[in-house]
Amino acid sequence: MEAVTVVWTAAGVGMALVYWFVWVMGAAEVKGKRAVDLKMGSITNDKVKDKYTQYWSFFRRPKETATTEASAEKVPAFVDTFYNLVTDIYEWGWGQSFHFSPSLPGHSHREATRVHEERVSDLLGAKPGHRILDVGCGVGGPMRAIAAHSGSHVVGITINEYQVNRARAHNRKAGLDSRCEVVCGNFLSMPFAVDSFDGAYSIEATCHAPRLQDVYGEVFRVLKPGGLYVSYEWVTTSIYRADNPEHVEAIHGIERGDALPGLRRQDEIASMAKEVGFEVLKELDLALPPALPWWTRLKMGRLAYWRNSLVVRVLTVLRIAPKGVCEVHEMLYETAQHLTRGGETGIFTPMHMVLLRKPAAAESK
Ligand SMILES: C=C(CC[C@@H](C)[C@H]1CC[C@H]2C3=CC[C@H]4[C@H](C)[C@@H](O)CC[C@]4(C)[C@H]3CC[C@]12C)C(C)C
Ligand SMILES: C[S@@+](CC[C@H](N)C(=O)[O-])C[C@H]1O[C@@H](n2cnc3c(N)ncnc32)[C@H](O)[C@@H]1O
Repeated sequence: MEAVTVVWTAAGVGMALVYWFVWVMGAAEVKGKRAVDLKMGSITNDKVKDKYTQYWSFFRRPKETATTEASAEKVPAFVDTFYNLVTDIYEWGWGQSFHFSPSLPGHSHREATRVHEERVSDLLGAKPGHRILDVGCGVGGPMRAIAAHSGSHVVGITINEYQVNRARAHNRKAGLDSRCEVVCGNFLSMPFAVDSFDGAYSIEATCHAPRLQDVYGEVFRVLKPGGLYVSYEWVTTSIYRADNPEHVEAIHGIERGDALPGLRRQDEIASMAKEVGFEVLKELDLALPPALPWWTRLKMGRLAYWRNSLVVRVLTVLRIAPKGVCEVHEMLYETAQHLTRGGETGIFTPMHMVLLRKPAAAESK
């Protein structure tokens, strides 16, 4: 074979491989976005590395972040940076719902996700005519599932403007924009009137609040008297031992890689809810048997992670994805190991469910 032919053949094979990795394999989740569209939220390409470094130095010691008042105040801004960095990677590799669900044998991840979301809707008794609040709504996967399942009107709030735009675009595409609204704001001080919602929920979002009472207090304020609130909380369980270095390493890893100002203990949640005035109707760790492990979805993807790292690297070299994406992706990969360890050892659950009620006789503040 002539040298020219060899060069052209090699180039052709190379191009085909890039095409296969980026376009065919690049969309890890059927409904996720494509690898070629990976952006870092509203951060401009030249600022991605700096923002990532700032994020990392802030969340390196999560417990300190929660305990000093001055740094606790900065948490929402760093959480916003975090979601600029990870939102597209989450959508690409996980889908439009940014949470875990117990596995369901014989069912896809998407179905397990939907069941976990519809459970919220059923616990709230959401129905047509109800105005329901989604506290920390992400790009709106749960909001659309709950609006479709219950016929209710859902208003979501997220601190991240990039997510607001993504969520609104998804709502339009799903034909649910007349019943799904998205607002950019801080759930520690919400731009909603007193007694203005029939129900509220938060799925794996309030763990970003330095003090749970602050976000629960806000939900209490905007709920109508008698209104219900369901929350899926990230917590350490009674198996966690602060004197076990392996436990501490896993929990710190989860906190660092998920923008958390210190995980709370499972047994603290109900009393914090009562502190702001809620009645606690139910409390249950949805990860406990007979539920099947939520972390298998993370574990089973090792090959996918390897492929994704390669895709991200190729895209960065080709300057299709901004510099810094590889570091963020690597951080998420490590976080996945810590989450898996947390699940396997039983020291952590991302689905401690509480069902709360604002008393019917509660006074509006
Ligand atoms: C509730 C929160 C987020 C929970 C999960 C949705 C995300 C936690 C860790 C994320 C991921 C880890 C590994 C990524 C992988 C390396 C990449 O190739 C594809 C995306 C991941 C699977 C990514 C997806 C979302 C998570 C599972 C927190 C922030 C409170
Ligand atoms: C892990 S995501 C979960 C999103 C959504 N509940 C879901 O399950 O798909 C956490 C969400 O909480 C939001 N959030 C975190 N801190 C916030 C704050 N102080 N105010 C408003 N939203 C916040 C993030 O922007 C993000 O949308």
